[in-house]
Amino acid sequence: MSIQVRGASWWAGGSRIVNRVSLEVPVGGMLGLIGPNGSGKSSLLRLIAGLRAPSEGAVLLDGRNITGLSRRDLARRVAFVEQEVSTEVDLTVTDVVALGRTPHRSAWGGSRDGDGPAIDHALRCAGLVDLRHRRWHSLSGGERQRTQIARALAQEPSELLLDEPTNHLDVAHQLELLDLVSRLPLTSVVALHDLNLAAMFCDAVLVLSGGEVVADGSPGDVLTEDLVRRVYDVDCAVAHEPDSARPHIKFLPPRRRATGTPHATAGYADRA
Ligand SMILES: Nc1ncnc2c1ncn2[C@@H]1O[C@H](COP(=O)(O)OP(=O)(O)OP(=O)(O)O)[C@@H](O)[C@H]1O
Repeated sequence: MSIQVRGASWWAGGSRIVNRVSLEVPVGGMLGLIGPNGSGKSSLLRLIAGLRAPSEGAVLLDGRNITGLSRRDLARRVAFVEQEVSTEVDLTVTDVVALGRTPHRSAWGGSRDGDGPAIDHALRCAGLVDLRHRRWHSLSGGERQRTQIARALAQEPSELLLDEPTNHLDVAHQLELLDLVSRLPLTSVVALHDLNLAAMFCDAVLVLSGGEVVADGSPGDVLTEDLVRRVYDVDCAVAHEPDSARPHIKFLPPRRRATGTPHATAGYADRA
C-alpha cells in the first residue's frame, strides 16, 4: 500500500475532529474524500501530509510510519495543495512552480539538472505555458489554483494530496485536472464536493461525516441514493450508464418542510 491510515484521530478545541479513521490507497490509486462541510476532510489530509500528528493511530507510507521520515524525505515524496494558498511575495508563475523543486535541492540551495524539465512538464500539464511569466497577483482564482497544482507536480511526488482542487475551475479545467490526476503514475487522495466528479474519476471514495468514515469502496457501491440522503439530507436519483460501472447522480430540489420552506434556503420560486 502506498498510503495507509490506521485508526487515526485528531483532537482540536476539545473536540475529536477526525475520529478513528482507517483507509488504504494502493500504489497508483486515486481516492476521493467526500463529506459535508466540516466533516474533517481537510484535517484528515493534513494528517496524511504530516503537517499534523494524529492524537492516536498512525499514517504510513509504503508501510513506514511517517513519524520516522525526515521533513525533507516527506517533502520529496508527498505534495499537498491546500484549499486557499496565497503568497505575499509577488512571484511569477514559473517562480511559484519552481518552489516545488525545493525539497530536491541541495542543502546550499543550488538548482539541479532535473529542475528545468520538471518545471516545464508541470507547466504543460497544468496548461500554464502561456502564463509562465505572469505575476501571481495578476492571476484569476482558477489560474492560481492551476499554478499551485503545477507546483505540486514539479515536486515529482509519489503521493499527491489535493484539497478541493476544482473549486475555482471552470468545467473544462475541472475535467482536465481530474483526468490528468487519474492518469498520472502517482497515488492521490483528493477531497471533492462534486460527487459526480468523484464518481467519474476516482477508483474509490471514502465518505466522512462528523470526522468518521461512514462508507468507503468503489463509487458505484458507495454513492447510492440512501447514502446521499443520510449524509447530506438531499434526495437524488442515481443512474448507471449501461457501459460503465460509474454512477451519475441527479440531485432533486430540496424537500419542503411543513412550514413550506425548503431545508436549506428559501426557494427562488417563493420570491417570484
Ligand atoms: N484548529 C482547529 N481548532 C478547532 N476546530 C477546528 C480546527 N481545525 C478544524 N476544526 C473544525 O473541525 C471541523 C472539520 O474541519 P475540516 O476543515 O477538516 O472540514 P472539511 O470537511 O474539510 O470542511 P469543508 O468541506 O468546509 O472544507 C470543522 O468543524 C472545523 O471548524
